[in-house]
Amino acid sequence: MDRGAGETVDEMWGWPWRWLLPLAVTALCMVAGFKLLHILWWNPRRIEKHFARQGIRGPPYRFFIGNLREMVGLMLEASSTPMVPQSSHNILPRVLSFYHHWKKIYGTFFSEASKHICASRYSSTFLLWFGPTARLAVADPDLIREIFVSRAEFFDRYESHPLVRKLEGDGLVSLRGEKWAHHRRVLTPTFHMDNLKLLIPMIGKTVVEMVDKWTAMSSAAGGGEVEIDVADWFQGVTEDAITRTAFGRSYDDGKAVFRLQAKQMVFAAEAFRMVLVPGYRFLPTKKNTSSWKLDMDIHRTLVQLIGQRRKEATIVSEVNKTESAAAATAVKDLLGLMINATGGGGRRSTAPSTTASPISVTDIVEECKTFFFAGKQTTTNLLTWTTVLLGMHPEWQDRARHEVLLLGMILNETMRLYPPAVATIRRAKTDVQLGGLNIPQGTELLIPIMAVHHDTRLWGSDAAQFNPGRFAEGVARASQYPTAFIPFGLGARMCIGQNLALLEARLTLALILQRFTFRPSPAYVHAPTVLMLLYPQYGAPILFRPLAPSSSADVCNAGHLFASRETRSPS
Ligand code: HEM
Repeated sequence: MDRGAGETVDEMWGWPWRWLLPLAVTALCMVAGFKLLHILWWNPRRIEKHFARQGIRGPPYRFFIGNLREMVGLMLEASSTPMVPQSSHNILPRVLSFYHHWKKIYGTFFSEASKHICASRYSSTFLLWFGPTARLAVADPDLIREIFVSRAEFFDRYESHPLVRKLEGDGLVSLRGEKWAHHRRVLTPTFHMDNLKLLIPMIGKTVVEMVDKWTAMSSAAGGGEVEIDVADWFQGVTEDAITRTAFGRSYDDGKAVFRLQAKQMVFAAEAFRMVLVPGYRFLPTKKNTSSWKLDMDIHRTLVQLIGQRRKEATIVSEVNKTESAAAATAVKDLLGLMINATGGGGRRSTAPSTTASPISVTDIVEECKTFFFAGKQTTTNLLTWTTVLLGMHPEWQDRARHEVLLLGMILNETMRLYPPAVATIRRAKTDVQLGGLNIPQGTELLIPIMAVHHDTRLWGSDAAQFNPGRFAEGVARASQYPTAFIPFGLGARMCIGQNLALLEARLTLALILQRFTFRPSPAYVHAPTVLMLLYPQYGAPILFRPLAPSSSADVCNAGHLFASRETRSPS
């Protein structure tokens, strides 16, 4: 049949389409509308009632946005004024203001034994709404143990927004299931203390260069106190350490990769500001195209590097030219282990046999992003807060200078009061029981690490005081609740990099303590705030006064610094 331009719909498709088509479209719209209403209204109301029946309360759900507006309002209000008094460590109301505020109003605990809501126990379980998603705040150590250890199989890691994933990489932090287990097994040997100790001379050298520069700055200023914003300087040390851990002897090439990644993170952070514009990240804007180009550059550089390492693996002896090259070769770096797990290391794979698919180049790229992201800022923050706290508490600074092993306690107390990761999130994979509560599938569990660390019921009435002495008998005895101290998380997904972080922190602080006394600058404003991690809102300017000059080379060999009983296996 010849279908001319003047043909009507009736002639083309037959008369029923005249009303069937609009009807189908209307039906589809209605289904989509109902689905949307279900997600945005009925389901949240249902879940709210479900928890209310079990005695769990919280701020009421608001259509679409949940409690986001109140949360942002509370956070902005809290961060508008610095800590009062400036010496206070009672930072929870400022840093997690929404949690602190709602916990006071809604905190309850459901006792299975009495089938009653108790205002006793830890009074910290309540429900809040992240948009239409239910989040149960849980800070009770028994429940935390269930979530991370005894019933961990029912809870998944929270899946970050794609833009956050672009920042943190699709590596170990966000992987799940068999692929996560495979990567974790492959990468763990890098973080064993015996392996990390091989990095001490190299990390030590970077720290010595840093403190030498501070000394030179002080000399140039007449030999007195010099003001240093430590956070910026510590980034150099932690970036260096993670580059050596990730790339070992391919340090220079690794630095180039991480430099590209640092640029990429700036783009990703900028893109995050446009998070509310749907599909923005797919638009070919100038920034997006630059970011895509960077992705390709990173990929290409890594492919070249992998090819080079595969070649080198067959001529290992060539690298053993100097002592430090020999040490660098001996280091089990992340790149080497991953290349080995691709089966292309030029020798037989030493990776444990597994049903998981081999690690691909894209996997390696993603892991590099993850380790750069997870390893740099966290440790920088730990170093920054420890320096601030030692500056605020000169008595502990003196003690640590004379007894360097006290640094273990000091770092623990710093991470208790100022945990770099203030909270973490899990998601119920199925309907599940938790401490007598019925948790529906999809509920997110917010574990406010900082709130657990500041809880007077777990730490005593001096919970907000800086008292490293509470860790004198080790982590296990610092609180009567073993899960009350969780700066590195808990269970199988506990931080893989904790040994490296502690090694870097001890080495850096030991060298600083040998060379300087320090105190917060009058320009320092005590205002901890959270932006993914815990930051000093107005920087951390510290005044350093040089002590008598000393050679620091011996500290680089100070293996005793790391022989602490608190060192844990990352496996
Ligand atoms: C003071 C420094 C650090 C702190 C406070 C810290 C904190 C944490 C926490 C709390 C988790 C668990 C998150 C969760 O369970 O949801 C974690 C996981 C992780 N951390 Fe760290 N971290 C630090 C340093 C590092 C370093 C130096 C690296 C890398 C070299 C690193 C790499 C990772 C990775 C890859 C994971 C995910 C592990 C997995 O899921 O298997 N972290 N970290």
